[in-house]
Amino acid sequence: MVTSSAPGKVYLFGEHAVVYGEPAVPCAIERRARVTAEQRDDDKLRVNATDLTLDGFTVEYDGSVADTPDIDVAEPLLEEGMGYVNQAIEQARDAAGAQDVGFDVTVQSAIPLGAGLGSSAAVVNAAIDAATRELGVELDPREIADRAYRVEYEVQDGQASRADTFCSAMGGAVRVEGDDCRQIPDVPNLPFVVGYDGGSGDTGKLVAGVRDLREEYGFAADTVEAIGDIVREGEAALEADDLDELGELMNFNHGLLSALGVSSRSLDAMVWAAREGDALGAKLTGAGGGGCIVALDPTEGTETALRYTPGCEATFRAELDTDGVRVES
Ligand SMILES: Nc1ncnc2c1ncn2[C@@H]1O[C@H](COP(=O)(O)OP(=O)(O)O)[C@@H](O)[C@H]1O
Ligand SMILES: C[C@@](O)(CCOP(=O)(O)O)CC(=O)O
Repeated sequence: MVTSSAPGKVYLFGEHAVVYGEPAVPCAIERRARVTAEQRDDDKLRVNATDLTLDGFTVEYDGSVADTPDIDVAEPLLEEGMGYVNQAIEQARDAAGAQDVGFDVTVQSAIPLGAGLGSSAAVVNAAIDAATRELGVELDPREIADRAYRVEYEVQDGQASRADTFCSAMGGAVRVEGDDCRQIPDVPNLPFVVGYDGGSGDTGKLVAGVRDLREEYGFAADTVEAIGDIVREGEAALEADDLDELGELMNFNHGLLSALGVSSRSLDAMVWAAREGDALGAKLTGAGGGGCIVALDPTEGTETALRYTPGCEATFRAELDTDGVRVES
């Protein structure tokens, strides 16, 4: 039996635009998904994912994919929910050259689902690592990231960048531009504060919405390119340890994401509360539509402001996690 974990992330800059080849800078945070894999003596897969919620259902999925699972949820919803774990196990089987092995898999995660903190990438990375180690194979984190990307690509119908999976596999702050993925060395202490509205967004739909806008309007395509410019400026600010400028650029990035239609009333409310709480800057993180914002604030101001914001369900400080995917036991 092996347990591995991998971190979630916030986007300092560049979500959505990264899907179209612009650079992005996601940062791993100290909130992890833990996956335990134990080889079975048959070829079945049993997944216990008690945190999994699907459109309002709380699902304890504890059945073989080959049989009818022991829950009252429509098959497509279940497929959608379990797709990441099933495909991660497929990748582990492929990496170990062991197509017929079965597993008991348990998923536990401190990362809210579908909220822009990269829960799926963390679950997939940890699952690939745990299942391959259980089979006696130790993969390089870059290979885990690559296999996890293939899973995201598949499950999200070809609409995925390498940003989430690479960041979660490697840890720290990273830069992703197309297939070019790098760790950013010597990042300053980034005082991240997260606000969570308790909801989630549909990544596939939101990405498709931006794609449609980009195809319809030249100025939407320009907006995506402008996000790329913000990221490039942001990288220079990061190198210069200039937190004030990072904050200003985060504000700008949020405005452009909002223009692309991926913000929401509650995300905007939290962004404004953070700014009024004296954050250096604030923006939505991830796909948007609902879920989380990230602010930069070394003081208590943002957390206090968010605690009094209707629509903000939780707020917490998020430390940069320099560890990526790792074995726990
Ligand atoms: N704790 C978990 N257990 C099982 N599956 C999970 C868990 N957390 C996330 N997932 C999978 O990841 C999906 C959410 O990923 P995604 O839509 O990419 O959002 P995000 O990456 O922003 O959290 C869930 O619908 C589920 O399939
Ligand atoms: C919108 C996007 O740029 C980020 C999605 O992040 P998340 O799954 O919401 O954490 C999509 C992608 O990069 O694959």
